[in-house]
Amino acid sequence: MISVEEHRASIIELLGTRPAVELPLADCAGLVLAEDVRAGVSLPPFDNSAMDGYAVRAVDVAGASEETPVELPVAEDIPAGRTDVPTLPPGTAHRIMTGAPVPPGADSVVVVERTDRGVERVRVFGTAEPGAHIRRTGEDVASGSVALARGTVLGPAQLGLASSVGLDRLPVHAPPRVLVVSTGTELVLPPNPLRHGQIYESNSVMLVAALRALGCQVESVRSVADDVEQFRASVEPKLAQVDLLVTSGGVSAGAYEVVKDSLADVGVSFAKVAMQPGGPQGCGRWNGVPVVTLPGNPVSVLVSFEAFLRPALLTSLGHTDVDRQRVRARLTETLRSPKGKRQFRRGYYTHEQGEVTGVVGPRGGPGSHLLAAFTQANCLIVIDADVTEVEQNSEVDVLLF
Ligand SMILES: Nc1nc2c(c(=O)[nH]1)N[C@H]1C(S)=C(S)[C@@H](COP(=O)(O)OP(=O)(O)OC[C@H]3O[C@@H](n4cnc5c(N)ncnc54)[C@H](O)[C@@H]3O)O[C@H]1N2
Ligand code: MOO
Repeated sequence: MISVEEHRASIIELLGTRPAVELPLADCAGLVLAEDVRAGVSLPPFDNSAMDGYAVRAVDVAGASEETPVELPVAEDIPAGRTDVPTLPPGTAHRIMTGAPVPPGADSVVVVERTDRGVERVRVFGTAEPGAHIRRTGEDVASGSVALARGTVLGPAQLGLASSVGLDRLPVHAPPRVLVVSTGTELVLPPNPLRHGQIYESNSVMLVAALRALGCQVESVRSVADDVEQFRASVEPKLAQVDLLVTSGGVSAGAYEVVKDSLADVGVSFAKVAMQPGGPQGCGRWNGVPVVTLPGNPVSVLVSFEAFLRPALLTSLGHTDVDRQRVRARLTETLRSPKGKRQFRRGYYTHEQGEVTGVVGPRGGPGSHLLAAFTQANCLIVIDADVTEVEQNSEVDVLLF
């Protein structure tokens, strides 16, 4: 029996770090920057107006007020997007819009609300501080500086900044192509009718969703019979096109363990991990491609994903924060756990405002077939291997989804 930490370390090592690849910005959301990127332009790229109004010299409106307005001829109109450079002659104003370039000679902008909005001539009802309402070149980002550092997780703000400094692609850790294979002669795909002894397939649906949420490109083979020849024939030809194979089922102790029987002699090792659910696990390489074999019970699949695949995939994608948030919470009822195994129970966590710790109650029993209870959970309750009972009202560790 190996520990959860040992198996997790093996999967992290197996998946390694994904190589860098340049992707269009639209495909980078949620991914991690693989290299520093520098700004090709300053932000703002030119001195521009922060307000709609009139570009002036502060000295030309000195002493202006409601009672003693200053009247200036309007020499030019500068909407946003004007690209020529009309200088402001002394004693004049240029009408200017937000985002338009401040003309050489002007040192401030008077907002339109402090004027009579004149087109030929304008009356100004207040003074202007030099620099007022001017956004300076480079005050956000200096040209040539590192705009986004390696390791940055690319969300909307980061992608917006990349485009603002003139980039249309970014170097990111390439999302892996993953093949998900569900094994089991009993599996039927909805909406086909079920016969007695058959069940509807669900593991691949869960794995595809969980993998896609991390940015992986996923394909699935949803139902392979418990037959070594069929398994090899339907999976091996696809290996050349993927970076990772994830299987479910066929790894425990029975007579028809198709994944174990197919892969044990090609470089995949199988072990029992000291956890419940998710005990029977395997990992290794098949034709050089990393393989992670998960047990077949649906709850075991999701708990194994949380314990092993999620942290390993996030690490491979360049994330440093790969763990779910862990908090302490008070248990609503006594829970029992098998000796020598870390138990992960599905739970519902709440935290009242003003309370020091939150409260957590189990959803469903420990059985790894109880998928409906999982749909009501927002966390996993963790009971360590050396603990066999946690009493009502005592504190436990909780991993928040
Ligand atoms: N004698 C022993 N029996 C079992 C052991 C053991 O240590 N000794 N371990 C048990 C544990 S723990 C688990 S978990 C399961 C894991 O078995 P397998 O990985 O071989 O999985 P299967 O037998 O193929 O399936 C288990 C269970 O899950 C259902 N299943 C499988 N695939 C799917 C799918 N794609 N969608 C929905 N449901 C699926 C399958 O019908 C079985 O009911 O072994 C225990 N036995
Ligand atoms: O992996 Mo099994 O869930 O422990 O029933």
